Amino acid sequence: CSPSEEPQKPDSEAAVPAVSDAPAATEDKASEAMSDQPESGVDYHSFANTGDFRVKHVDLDLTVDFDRKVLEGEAKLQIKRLTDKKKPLVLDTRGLEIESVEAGHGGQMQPVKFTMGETDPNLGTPLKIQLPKSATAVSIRYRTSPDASGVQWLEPQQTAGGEHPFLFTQAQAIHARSFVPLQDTPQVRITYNATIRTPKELRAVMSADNDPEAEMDGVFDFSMPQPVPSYLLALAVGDLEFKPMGERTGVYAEPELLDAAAAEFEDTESMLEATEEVYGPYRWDRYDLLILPPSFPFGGMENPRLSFITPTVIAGDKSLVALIAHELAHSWSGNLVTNASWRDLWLNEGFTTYLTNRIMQNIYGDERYRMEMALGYDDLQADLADRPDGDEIMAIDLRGRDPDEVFSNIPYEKGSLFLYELEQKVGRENFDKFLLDYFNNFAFQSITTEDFENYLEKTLLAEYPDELDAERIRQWIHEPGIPEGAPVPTSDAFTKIDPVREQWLKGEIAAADIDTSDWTFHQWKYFLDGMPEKLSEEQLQELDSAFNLTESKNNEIAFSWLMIAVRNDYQPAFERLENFLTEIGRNKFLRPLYRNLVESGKQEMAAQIFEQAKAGYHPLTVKVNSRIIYGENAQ
Ligand SMILES: CC/C=C\C/C=C\C[C@@H](O)/C=C/C=C/C=C\[C@@H](O)CCCC(=O)O
Ligand SMILES: [Zn+2]
Repeated sequence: CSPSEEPQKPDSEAAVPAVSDAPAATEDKASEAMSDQPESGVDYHSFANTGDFRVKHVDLDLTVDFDRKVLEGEAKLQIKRLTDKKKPLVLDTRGLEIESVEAGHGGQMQPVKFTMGETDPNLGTPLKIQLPKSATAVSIRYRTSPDASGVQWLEPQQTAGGEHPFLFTQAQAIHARSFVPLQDTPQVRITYNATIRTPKELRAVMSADNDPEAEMDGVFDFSMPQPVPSYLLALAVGDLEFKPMGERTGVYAEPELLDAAAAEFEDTESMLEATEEVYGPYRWDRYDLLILPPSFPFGGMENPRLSFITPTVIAGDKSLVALIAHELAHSWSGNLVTNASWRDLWLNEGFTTYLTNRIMQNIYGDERYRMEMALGYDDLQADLADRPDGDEIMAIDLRGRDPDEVFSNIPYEKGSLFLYELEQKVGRENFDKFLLDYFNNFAFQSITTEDFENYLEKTLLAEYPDELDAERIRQWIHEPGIPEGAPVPTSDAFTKIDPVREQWLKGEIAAADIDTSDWTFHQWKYFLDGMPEKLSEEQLQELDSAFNLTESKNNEIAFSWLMIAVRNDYQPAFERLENFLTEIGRNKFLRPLYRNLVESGKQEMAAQIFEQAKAGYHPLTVKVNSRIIYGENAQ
């Protein structure tokens, strides 16, 4: 039913979790004929019957076997039965080999029957466990598959040190089920403890209470006392050392990267303090960073207490540290107040992108703030030009789709622009007060788009009836595109770049004569991204020899330049292109580059580089890029 026909939804201000007790998505739901609209509060990307059972706590005991590329051991789930119905407990799995299942209470565990349901290509395989009525715990012995979708096993040569293997997980959106059998839906929050057994020379870290002083004896114990959704379960194992950056902040990295990372991200503690001042206390104790090898498929992942970070943002000049502000901001928007299903992702990412900009302004000033916002706006425009109407809707219909394939800037930048418009209309101070109350009101809950809309109606809309318009807000959230008259972020630092680019394009000034001495990274990016589709070979050579773009050490600049090089067939940059695509696995770069190669008639070259590089890519990177290169039927 449509959002306005939601009689069963809980009052947003009630102290109960703001999600329905309906199943996250039963097998029937996942395959049922589609009605017009997805049902609010239903997670179509989980088999778990969360209306019958809730997992409350998980104890993991896992051995990390680098030779076989498997995690092997036991997951013990503490469960709460919600109904008297004689139903099996249904958990999400993907590629797991289940050895045995026991159930019971108070330590008295007995073997129980279990079956694996039919495998869905997007969702994995439901694990159905027959539970005695008295059972309060279920213990599953299992092992992961070497090609688990949420785990990447790296060879030593893929690391900075080149001597030790490395492992990391990436659970968002629906990959936790590929390394732990559980209710893999953001509607369910769990606390967890874990014992992780590793080769003795390696350190394990998790989205939990990491101890830099832990003995290096191959056994690491963790506890995560704050309840988190399954997509925030995270583990990494490698040759890792720790360096503090502030009282509550520090960085874990391979020794080769540790000092550079700590210097690049030294403002993290100030960011943390600045965010607390406006949006309320940081509720996760410590905030540390983990620097991953370059195959990590995202810029960062907001794993609580320990954000996972790509090394591609260590630029040497703090030009790319907005990523840290972003992951930190998730400690409020996303990790504290969580989207109830992947349809509601904009609640996580739109709020986080808005907060990121505010943190950047606070730490680095107005000009940086405006430039970051204007670049974000350009990303949004590019995605709006590129997507079908349905995918421009913030509360997107994802039924029957793989979330990884739909991922875009829309929930990030459109969500953020929407909040920026609200801020402009009600005033910054009032909007900050609204956000502070919102975070407190929904802390440690998972909410739907409709919960947010109801809350807005009772708060900001009621307080500012003359400034805000309910129909316009509905349009922002449920319609494609951007409502007419929406703010357009601009920056004076960019406005002065336009005439320079224009003069150069007209041949009125040589590239070597452009005074770039005070240009920031953002201005360089704006200069390059604003180039026309087609440039001549002479123009490309002139730019390259004046600014040495093919050799740029800044990965964002290199990316912008390589996009120009690909679409203009500028061959002197192709060796760098090949190296870039082979060494880096960040999809923000890889997807547009591979798409650009295919669209510029270089499918063969794309396939050749991809085939050579893919052994080093993350499973998610392989999946989304092989579709780009080989089309929908790619294996
Ligand atoms: C509209 C799409 C709806 C649902 C998709 C949900 C998750 C997509 C899945 O692929 C996981 C995404 C994880 C993202 C993690 C961090 C991002 O903020 C990184 C952004 C890109 C980058 O900077 O590299
Ligand atoms: Zn994010």
